[in-house]
Amino acid sequence: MIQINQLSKKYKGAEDFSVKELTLKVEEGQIYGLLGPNGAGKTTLISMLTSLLKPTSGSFSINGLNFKEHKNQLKQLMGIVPQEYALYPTLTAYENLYYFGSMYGIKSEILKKSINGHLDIMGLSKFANKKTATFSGGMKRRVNLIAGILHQPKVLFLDEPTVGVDVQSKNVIIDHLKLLNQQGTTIVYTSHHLNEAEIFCTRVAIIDRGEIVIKGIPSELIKNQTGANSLEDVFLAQTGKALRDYA
Ligand SMILES: Nc1ncnc2c1ncn2[C@@H]1O[C@H](COP(=O)(O)OP(=O)(O)OP(=O)(O)O)[C@@H](O)[C@H]1O
Repeated sequence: MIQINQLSKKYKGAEDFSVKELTLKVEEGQIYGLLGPNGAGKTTLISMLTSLLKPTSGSFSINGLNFKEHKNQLKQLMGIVPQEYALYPTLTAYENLYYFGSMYGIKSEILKKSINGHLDIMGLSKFANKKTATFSGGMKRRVNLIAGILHQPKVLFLDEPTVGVDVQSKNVIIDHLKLLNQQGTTIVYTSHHLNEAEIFCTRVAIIDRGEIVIKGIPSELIKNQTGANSLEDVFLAQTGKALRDYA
């Protein structure tokens, strides 16, 4: 279970908080979607939960492990799939994955099996020995995902795992995430694809200006929002239609 208590982040020199006293509980086994307009604070929140960014205040724990006292144990427990590709373009897909897997201390034989298994499920076996620089966006996203799950994390954080990919790649990614979830991985992911989140997520939280404006089971949020037929209707009703440009 993930327990987030009053978590806040104010970047150095910024006027406002990017995440403001956010409290949220994610139960084990859930697929939790963090949704929100550009600049809502989704990446900032995920970056704090994955120890990439230091909170200004507040706390969180994962499976009872406090973020300050159990950093190393938390690293073993969680998988991270960042928005930016974490791949080395001059290495092949296999070499990239072997490198990431080794960082988690996975034994060579187990790691080789795991890499080949994931490459197969993701339709990438025949490209295993090609440099990732030559890969399409969808292929890079799939390798990026495998890099974050080789150590079979109990909790997986993904920042827009299906951004900029075609429908085919998106389906393969979502199906693989569903399989991982069935095998016991709790998933927390951010997305701008509200149709995808409506079907994929067991729970969602809509975040705006660093705060949760509404959270719950997608079908119930739709039912309870007057005139809404989809999660997108709920999203627009809760966050408004104004553009959220920032620079
Ligand atoms: N390194 C940084 N320094 C200062 N401000 C930042 C930094 N990173 C993000 N911000 C600000 O924090 C706020 C939240 O940004 P964040 O990237 O977390 O939002 P987001 O919901 O992930 O947006 P998007 O959907 O566009 O990815 C924005 O106002 C952004 O300008």
